[in-house]
Amino acid sequence: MVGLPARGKTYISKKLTRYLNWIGVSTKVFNVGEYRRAKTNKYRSHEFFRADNREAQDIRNSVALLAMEDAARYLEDGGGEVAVVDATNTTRRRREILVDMFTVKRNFKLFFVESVCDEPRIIEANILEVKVCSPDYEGMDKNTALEDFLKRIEHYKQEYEALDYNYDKDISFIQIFNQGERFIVNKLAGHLQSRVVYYLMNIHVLPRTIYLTRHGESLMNLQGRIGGDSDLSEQGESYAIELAKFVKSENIPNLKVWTSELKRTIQSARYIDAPKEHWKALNEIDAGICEGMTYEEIQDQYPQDFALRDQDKYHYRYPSGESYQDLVARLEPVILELERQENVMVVCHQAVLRCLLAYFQDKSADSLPYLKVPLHTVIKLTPVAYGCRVEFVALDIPAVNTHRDRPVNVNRTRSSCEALETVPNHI
Ligand SMILES: O=P(O)(O)OC[C@H]1O[C@@](CO)(OP(=O)(O)O)[C@@H](O)[C@@H]1O
Repeated sequence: MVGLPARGKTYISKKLTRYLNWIGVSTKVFNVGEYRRAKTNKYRSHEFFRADNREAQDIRNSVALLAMEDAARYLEDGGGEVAVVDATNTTRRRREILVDMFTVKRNFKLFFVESVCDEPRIIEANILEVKVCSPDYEGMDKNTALEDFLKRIEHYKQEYEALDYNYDKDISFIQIFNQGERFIVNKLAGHLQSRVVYYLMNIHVLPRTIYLTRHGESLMNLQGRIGGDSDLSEQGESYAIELAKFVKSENIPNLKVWTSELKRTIQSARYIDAPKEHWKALNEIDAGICEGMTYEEIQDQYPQDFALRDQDKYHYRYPSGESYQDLVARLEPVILELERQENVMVVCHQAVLRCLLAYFQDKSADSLPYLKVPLHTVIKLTPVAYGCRVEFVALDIPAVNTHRDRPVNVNRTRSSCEALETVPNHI
C-alpha cells in the first residue's frame, strides 16, 4: 500500500484480503502500525512522526522492516500467495526497500496500490470513523485525537512522494483517486494483478444495505429432499407475504431484488414492490446424481460419496454436479456486481447464501459449508468501519430445519482442516 495516513489503506487492505481469500488465493495483511504498537505504545503523539525526528525514524524503519520480513516469510514458507504490506510507504526510499526485498532478492511480483485523496471532508470522516478509536488514542477525547492526527498527516506530507509515471514507469501500480473517482494503472503484470485492479475499480464506500434471504420453505424442503425446482409450501407462501411486508417496513430507497432462476426464489420475491432480476448464477448447488434425494437416501445408495462429503464438504463435488468451491467460482460475478450496487435484496438458496455470507463475514472455506442460514430469516448487512454488521431477522413463520451439522468423529482431510490457507487458486 502507498498513501498518506487516513486515505483508507487499511480498509482497502482488509477488503482486498477478504476477497482474495474467498476466491481461494491465500492472502494476509501485515500492518506496520500494529508492529509499531507491539514494540511500544509510547509513540503515539504526532511528534513521533515528525520528519526531523531521527530516533523515531529509525524505529519506524525497523518496524517496517520487521513487517516486510514477516510478509516475505509468509510467501516463502507460510503457504501465502499474496502479502499485503499495509503501511504509508510514502517515500521513494521506502519503496526501493520493498523493491529490493521482494523483487530483486526474491523474485516476487510487487504491486503498489496508492490511495490519493485531497478531499478534506473524506479525510476527516475517515479519521473520525477509525483513527480516533485507534489504540494510539485510547482514553483521549475525539477532538484532541483528531487534531493530533491532522498534525501527523502534515509531518508525512513533508516527505510524501506519490507514485509518478516519470519515476516509476517500470513498476506495477494502481493509483486510486478520491475513493474511486479516477484511476491510473501502470504496467499490470499478470492475471492476479488484473483481478486485483478489477476488484478495486468496482468497490465503493457509499452507505447501503444488502439483504440476503433464502426462499420460503419449499415442498421439497418439507420432504427433506435436496435440489430440484419445487413450489413453495403453504408456510413458504406465508413467508413470501411477510417478506414483502418486511421490505415495505424497511423503506429502502431504490431497492433491487435478485433471485435465482428457480421457482422457489421467484415465488418468494413476487410480492415485493421493487424491480427484480433472475440470475442463473444464484441457482442452488447442483447435487448431480443426488438431486431430489434425501440425505438418508444418499447415505444408503452412495455411502462412499456421503462419507467423502462429510470429510471435506468444501471441496467435495457431487458426481455430475458441483462442489462449494465450484459455487464460489460461479458466484464471483455476483459478488462483484453486489459491490457495484447500492441497496439490494438477494433471494437465494442454502448453499449459495453460505458462500455469499462467507465473503461478507470473512469465513474460512472449512467453516463455510456449515454456516447456519435458517429458512424464513432475513440477513441484513450494513457496512461499518472495516467490515459489515450482520443482523439475522427471523420473520416469525415456522419452517423445517434443513441444516445438517458437521458430523463428529469424521476424519477431516488436511486441506479441509487448514481451510483457505491451502486452497489452490481454482479459477
Ligand atoms: O450443502 P448442504 O448442507 O447439503 O445444503 C445444500 C442443500 O440445501 C437445500 C435444502 O436442503 O437448499 P434449498 O433450500 O435451496 O433447496 C438443497 O437444495 C441443497 O442441496
